[in-house]
Amino acid sequence: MAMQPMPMPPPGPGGDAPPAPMMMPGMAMPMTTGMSFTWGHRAVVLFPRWPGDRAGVGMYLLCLLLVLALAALAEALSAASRRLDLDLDLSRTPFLYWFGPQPRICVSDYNLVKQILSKKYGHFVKNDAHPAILSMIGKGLVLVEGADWVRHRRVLTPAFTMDKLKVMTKTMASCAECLIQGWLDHASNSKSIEIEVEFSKQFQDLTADVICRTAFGSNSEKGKEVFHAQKQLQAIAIATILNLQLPGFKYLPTKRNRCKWKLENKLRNTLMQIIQSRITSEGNGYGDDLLGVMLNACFSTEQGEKRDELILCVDEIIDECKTFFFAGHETTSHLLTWTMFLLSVYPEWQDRLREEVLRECRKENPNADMLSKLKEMTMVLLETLRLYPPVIFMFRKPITDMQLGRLHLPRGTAIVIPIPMLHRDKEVWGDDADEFNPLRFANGVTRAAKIPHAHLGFSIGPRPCIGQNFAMLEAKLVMAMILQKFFFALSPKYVHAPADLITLQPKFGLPILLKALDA
Ligand code: HEM
Repeated sequence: MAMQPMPMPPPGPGGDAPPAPMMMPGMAMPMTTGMSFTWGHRAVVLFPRWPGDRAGVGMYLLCLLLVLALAALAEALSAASRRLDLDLDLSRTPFLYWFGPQPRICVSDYNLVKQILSKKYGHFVKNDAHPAILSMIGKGLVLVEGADWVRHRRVLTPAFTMDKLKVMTKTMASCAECLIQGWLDHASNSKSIEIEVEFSKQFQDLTADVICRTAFGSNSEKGKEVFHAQKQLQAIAIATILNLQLPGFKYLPTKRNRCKWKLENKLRNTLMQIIQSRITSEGNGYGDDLLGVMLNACFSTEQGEKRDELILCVDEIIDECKTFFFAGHETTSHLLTWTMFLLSVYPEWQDRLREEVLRECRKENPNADMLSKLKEMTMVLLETLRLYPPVIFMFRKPITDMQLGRLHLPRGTAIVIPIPMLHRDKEVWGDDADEFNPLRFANGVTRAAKIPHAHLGFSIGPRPCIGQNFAMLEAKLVMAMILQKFFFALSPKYVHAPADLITLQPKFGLPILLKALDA
């Protein structure tokens, strides 16, 4: 038996080849050859000239037997490995992989993850950030450690009390109103009853505007400059994250390094201008938003007050600004994007939420009290965070040699916690772990899975996300305002390609068809 290429069709009359089909981008290449099976003993199997046509039928049969024996062996080995897999439950066993030049241990067992993240085993700290990520988000609260972390967290926490968040709701609503009005105008000028909007980008702009105005009281022009510089630094980080970091290479004036230095300067100068204008602005104190809270912590000590534990120097404030500009909008925008996606795919849930919103908020701009009554909305957002968590990985390393389960980890081993894998663990979340079922959160987030605190979207332990209430409030508000005004569905142009671009994003955006409710 031998596999032979199908003969090519003969050339057309006059020796012309048949016309090539027209190719469009994205079309598969047309097949010009095919495979067919034919019997015959003049064949080559495995090695050149074996069995060969002079060796006779005996060699040919031996060759066939060998092929059959190899196939049986391959089947037996693969069945054995499958059984081994089940017996040892290898799906949760930590494994080592290489991320570019760096070895990493991936840990997806909930028991081990809880040990890593909990205070009791406080021997795990954040892994060293890649220099490109560091220049984008700064060494702020996300990356500082030990006594510095305690000091930063104490200074920043008062900026996120529920009372402050309630006041911010109004600002968030006015940012969302501008965007929604734009879509309404577009819809009323359009001939069709539906308009198409690419939501991923629009949500990034919206959440950037919100963090600018609520946390930094900044005009959106300066804010845009910050985001623009951070976006470009993010692109550099994505392009270089797998590269070997040769010592001294970052000081070479390569094209990319020069571009990075320019962006770093731009980012720092713009943030300095925002800070400077707050310092020189009229009024009592520096305000009570995030920037005001940081500036009070910076300058009150200069006036001789004994608040050593609450000091931030100017460089630390700049780093925190980088952190909060980035963390404060990037993640929330993807939560909104994936929620729009899931509500488009599950219109029955879109209808349920619209009913809830119209019942609790009617057609008014929702306030914080109304938002606190949107139970089903909370369930949908939590389920979205479970299936499409914007923060995909958490990184840690042990500060000393450590035993983790059956694993001995040398000091400094890079550990990766893959949140999406854990969130789809069927033993913990049930057989429907891969499905969209917001009802699993009907009795609250801690009772949604077979073990408490299985939802890692905002992390757990002593270092959870400081902005989680801010993010949930913003997401609820924006979704409520959209549901009050529009029906929506996925555009046929949508391509499902969730991508790890530091955060989890739809690689080709989210085109959505919008139809005004009262059209
Ligand atoms: C849907 C939106 C968000 C998600 C999914 C999210 C997720 C997370 C996660 C998983 C962590 C833990 C990271 C780790 O330990 O390695 C974290 C930490 C953090 N997040 Fe968020 N976040 C969101 C929104 C926000 C917002 C709106 C802000 C700021 C306004 C923010 C600021 C921070 C900060 C500063 C930390 C570090 C906290 C610490 O270590 O003390 N995040 N976030």
